Amino acid sequence: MKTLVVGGAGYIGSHMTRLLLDQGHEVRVLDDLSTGHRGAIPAELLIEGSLLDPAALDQALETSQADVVIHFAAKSIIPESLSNPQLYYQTNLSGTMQVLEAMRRHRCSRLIFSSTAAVYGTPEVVPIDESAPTRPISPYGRTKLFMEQMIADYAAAYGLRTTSLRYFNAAGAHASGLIGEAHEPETHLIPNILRSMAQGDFTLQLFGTEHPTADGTCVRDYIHVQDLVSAHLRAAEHLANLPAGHSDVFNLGLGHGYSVLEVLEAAQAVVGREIPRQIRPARAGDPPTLIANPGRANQILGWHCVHSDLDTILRSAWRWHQGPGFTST
Ligand SMILES: NC(=O)c1ccc[n+]([C@@H]2O[C@H](COP(=O)([O-])OP(=O)(O)OC[C@H]3O[C@@H](n4cnc5c(N)ncnc54)[C@H](O)[C@@H]3O)[C@@H](O)[C@H]2O)c1
Ligand SMILES: O=c1ccn([C@@H]2O[C@H](COP(=O)(O)OP(=O)(O)O[C@H]3O[C@H](CO)[C@H](O)[C@H](O)[C@H]3O)[C@@H](O)[C@H]2O)c(=O)[nH]1
Repeated sequence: MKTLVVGGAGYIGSHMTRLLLDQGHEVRVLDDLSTGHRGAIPAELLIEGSLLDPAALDQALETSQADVVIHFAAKSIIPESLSNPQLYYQTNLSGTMQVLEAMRRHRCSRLIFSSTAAVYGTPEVVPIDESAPTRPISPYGRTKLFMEQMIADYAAAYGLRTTSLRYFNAAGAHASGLIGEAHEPETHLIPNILRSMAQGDFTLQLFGTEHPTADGTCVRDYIHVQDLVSAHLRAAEHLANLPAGHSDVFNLGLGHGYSVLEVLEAAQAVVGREIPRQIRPARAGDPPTLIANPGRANQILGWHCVHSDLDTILRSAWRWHQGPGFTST
């Protein structure tokens, strides 16, 4: 395949880029490096620019001659979406519309899109399947739901073929130890725990111990980033055989959840030390429990998690956090 990875210098996008290269596909990356890293991908693949700039998108589609666009670029910090929704509606909604318009101009018809479990809001039933009500409780989740709907409308009207993948909690790092999660600020649980262990002077803030869960802390479905990106490859191949106008949605998760305290205990076992922690009030916009039913992706895409046991996730992330990180930003 000839592919364009939009947001390919970010955490998940850089693992996607690596997998595509390893499987012999052609890859170009469009990224403005706002939260991504130059050192996360081979330098010659990068087209530095914003998805808000039609000229940058034209250049990226022209250079790549892509038959598939994989779209990761977005703002994705839930608390920031509450304090600065403008940034989210602009980057996520306007940006996605620019991607769709550029695909129309260049007659590129296949799109794989990064959606999120945040579209479900606070679910009534877990595990969550794709037919569950979508009632997002943050501007971030609302932008992702609108993006899904915009993409499906474009597919139906303009003959695109599209797949929205609703990720649960991406975690872990590449087995090579060369790429991993490096956000600044870092808001995610597993990198924050491991950073506290690697740097020694960092206390983990534990948000909420009175949620309606078995131990009072939030339960999440952690999926290894390498399992996550392998589902994109399956989805891109699957779309090739579907008719113009087709759009679909799949949950990507393991189908099993761990509480924050269970993750802390497992991390202590991996690292062999106690984790400094401070109990804080619950974070706004945090649903108590999010667990995927990944059955649809298992059946239709023939995709299954192979790296997503918690120990493998934590060991791969720990290896990454002990290394030098990216040498350039
Ligand atoms: N990390 C998770 O657990 C998780 C869960 C659900 C969904 N997602 C979604 O997956 C996608 C990737 O997440 P991530 O954790 O890798 O995030 P990330 O911030 O590491 O990656 C996003 C990439 O997009 C780039 N980007 C942002 N704005 C851009 C713009 N205007 N023009 C060009 N490039 C731009 C950034 O520089 C970065 O390289 C996002 O869409 C996110 O909403 C992530
Ligand atoms: O330093 C921290 C970080 C997180 N947590 C807690 O750990 C759990 C997991 O939090 P993360 O920030 O790691 O993940 P989220 O479930 O909040 O967010 C993830 O899933 C969302 C979908 O619900 C979005 O898609 C988002 O982009 C993605 O990162 C939450 O209960 C959170 O309160 C802490 O206690 N301390």
